[in-house]
Amino acid sequence: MGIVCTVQDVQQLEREWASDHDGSTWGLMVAASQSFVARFQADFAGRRVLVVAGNGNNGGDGFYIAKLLLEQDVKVSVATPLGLPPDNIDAFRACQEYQAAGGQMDEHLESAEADLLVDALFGVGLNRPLSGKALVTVTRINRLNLPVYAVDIPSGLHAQTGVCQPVAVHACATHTFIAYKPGQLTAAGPALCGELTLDSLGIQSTSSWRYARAFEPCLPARQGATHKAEHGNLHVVGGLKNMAGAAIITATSALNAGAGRVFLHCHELGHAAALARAPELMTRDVQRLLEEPPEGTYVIGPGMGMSSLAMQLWQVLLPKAKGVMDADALRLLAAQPVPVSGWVLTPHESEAAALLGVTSADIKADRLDSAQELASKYQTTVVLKGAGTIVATTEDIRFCYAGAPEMSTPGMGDCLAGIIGSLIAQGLLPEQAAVAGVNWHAHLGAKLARRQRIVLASDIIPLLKQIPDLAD
Ligand SMILES: NC(=O)C1=CN([C@@H]2O[C@H](COP(=O)(O)OP(=O)(O)OC[C@H]3O[C@@H](n4cnc5c(N)ncnc54)[C@H](OP(=O)(O)O)[C@@H]3O)[C@@H](O)[C@H]2O)[C@@H](O)CC1
Ligand SMILES: Nc1ncnc2c1ncn2[C@@H]1O[C@H](COP(=O)(O)OP(=O)(O)O)[C@@H](O)[C@H]1O
Ligand SMILES: [K+]
Repeated sequence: MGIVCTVQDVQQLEREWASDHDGSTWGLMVAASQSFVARFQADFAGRRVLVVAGNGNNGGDGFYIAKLLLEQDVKVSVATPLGLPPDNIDAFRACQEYQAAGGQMDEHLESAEADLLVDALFGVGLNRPLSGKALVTVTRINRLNLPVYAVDIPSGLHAQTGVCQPVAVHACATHTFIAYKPGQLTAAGPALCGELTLDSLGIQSTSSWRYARAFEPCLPARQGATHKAEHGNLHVVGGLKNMAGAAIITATSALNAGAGRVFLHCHELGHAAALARAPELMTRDVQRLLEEPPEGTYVIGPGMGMSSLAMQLWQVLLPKAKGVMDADALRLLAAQPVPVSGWVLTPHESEAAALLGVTSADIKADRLDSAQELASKYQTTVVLKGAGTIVATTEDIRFCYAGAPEMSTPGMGDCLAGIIGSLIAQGLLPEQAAVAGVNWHAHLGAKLARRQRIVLASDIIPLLKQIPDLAD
């Protein structure tokens, strides 16, 4: 599990480090550069490396990396399209040391013949949208079509929000320092960072936010003299008129994810289709739920619509049950916002916008802040779906380690809701179930995306029965 810090916290940690080291961060720049070179030693050996250095301390890392590569007889050149660093920052010394070691520099990127590029243009100091030379340089780096290794963060990516400013370098790998930054893990971050690694440089942070770099299964197992009754009852409520599919996906996902019994409370038109798909399901007339909802965990919302029946179901279940609220149940909640502690909310960006009374563009502009606001407003666990899914509680943040654009298909969210509901039914706490469910779903989706153009929920559902293959 890697630690994630806000950019402000990382900068504060740097200042604290400096105050313990004669007021200087030079030692950190040296350590960061050494770590970067060690990380990509095998990739750089025998290749011609072009370092693109900005005029801040990210550029300073770039100069020092270039110096270290020169010392290892790697063919290296440095491009300085934004000019040289001022003499009051560490980058100035790094630039001088590179030149003293015989290093060459050129303002123009295109002059150098290179096999790969080190992006040291901007790091966490990017503080406004790119324009002029900076904008042109990022666009040129991408047009060169070379493998790009980013120092700390791809230049142009906002380290806190993961939003491009308005363009960003597309890296094949990023090596970051001190802690992961939120912008690497959500929105455009995961796609632009490529393979992301961290070196804390020996600095300890007290942040409780976490990012798992691999799937860490904590899935309930069947063991010993057990019975299905010990693995929970899961009730899926949705699939009202003409929308059975969504609820069937949720119910079959929950069944394959291991819930002891799965009841599907949907319109009777959906019963035959559900049983044809999975005869292990138990179908129920949804109207009967209004009388006395049975005990168990609920997933409410997939294909439920916004009819008066949907509204009645939501109102009956809200105070009596616990579980997952997805899709239309979130729209109903948005219309009558109340704290719903004990329910996991699984909005995509448009549902999140409705829940906060803002626009989808507002959510996209700051997914982390939106997830935190949702958790605080509704006093519960929130899964903000989409590229770089975030699980937020009132205290903590977890970032999803996988996922793929090929998963942006209809029904994929219904599948996730079923998985999380199933894990809660089997005894996981809501937050644990949300984190495990999100990572499991994304792990399987990403695995399939390596050989499929499109990944459907129906492709993921059968894999839920298998023991997760961690080598994938
Ligand atoms: N300090 C440390 O302890 C350590 C730091 N380390 C490294 O330093 C990096 C942070 O360095 P940093 O803070 O100097 O910021 P950086 O990312 O180089 O950019 C700042 C420069 O860009 C400029 N600028 C900003 N936005 C702009 C825009 N849109 N368009 C154009 N210009 C823009 C801004 O100019 P100004 O705002 O002053 O006009 C300033 O000149 C960090 O990511 C890591 O790699 C490591 O060595 C570990 C120890
Ligand atoms: N670009 C992407 N990268 C990673 N995961 C994605 C991406 N697009 C969609 N997903 C995942 O696919 C699922 C889609 O959910 P949702 O939008 O609710 O679909 P639906 O409403 O059709 O069921 C979510 O879990 C989401 O995180
Ligand atoms: K960079």
